[in-house]
Amino acid sequence: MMTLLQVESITKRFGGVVANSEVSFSVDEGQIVGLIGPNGAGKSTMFNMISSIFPPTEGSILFCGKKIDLLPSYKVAPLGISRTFQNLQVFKNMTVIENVMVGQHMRTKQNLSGVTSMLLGITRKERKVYEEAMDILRFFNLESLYDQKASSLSLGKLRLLEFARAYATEPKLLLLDEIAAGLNHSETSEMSELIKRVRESGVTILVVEHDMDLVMSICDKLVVLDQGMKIAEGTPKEIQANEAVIAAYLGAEIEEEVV
Ligand SMILES: Nc1ncnc2c1ncn2[C@@H]1O[C@H](COP(=O)(O)OP(=O)(O)OP(=O)(O)O)[C@@H](O)[C@H]1O
Repeated sequence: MMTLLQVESITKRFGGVVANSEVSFSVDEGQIVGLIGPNGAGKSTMFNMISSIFPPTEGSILFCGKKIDLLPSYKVAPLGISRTFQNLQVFKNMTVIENVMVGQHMRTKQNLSGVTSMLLGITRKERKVYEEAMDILRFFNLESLYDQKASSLSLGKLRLLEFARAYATEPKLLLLDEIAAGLNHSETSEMSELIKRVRESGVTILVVEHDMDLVMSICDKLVVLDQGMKIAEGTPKEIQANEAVIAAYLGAEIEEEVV
């Protein structure tokens, strides 16, 4: 299987704080990989480096064999990496379908005044973009909300829209940052089904997630960080039985669930 993402001995320092220390792991094409660990373990920092928000202090990140860690993010996105944000980056004053069109625009370079005129159905090309956006909304079960302002959506629907917007860029690799945070049980199961369907559509997925039921049920492989270091890597089954992971993270998570 082809390696899509290769993280090689990445260290990130913020002044005296070592957020990541010599972390290495890889993601193969078609996999769902989970990056887990306690608060402050360095998960978001790793995501930010993979999406080129800032560069690592040391080490390399390769995507499809190409070194990307020193590229600006506007050059990384067109290579096929897209992400969602924990604090949601949807445009609240746009409608649901317009948000998806913004995602498509990143790929098609259809200009944004085009997005507005396309709503009026002006050209065939624009009509096609609109229909594709509707297909994406259907895929994410958001089609009935297509003309609603994003500001009127519940948190659960906003998380779906954030996911749909990132998917609309047609990435090879999709980074999902705590996509299930704040969701109830049924919304979390819907999210987990969607993540699997997105993988089936040919997208490789890397998730940062605290919901262990979700992570254990969807991931092929887990990479565990603690205090900036990788302390384990393996299948969900291997990780659940790993003493170091239980001591650093899973033990505390289980206690939290019991309380
Ligand atoms: N911009 C920054 N400047 C200084 N320190 C930072 C910065 N970003 C992160 N850190 C520090 O790096 C460490 C790792 O943080 P990071 O946010 O990557 O952890 P995390 O695993 O994502 O945590 P959480 O689960 O709480 O989101 C922490 O000690 C954090 O305080």
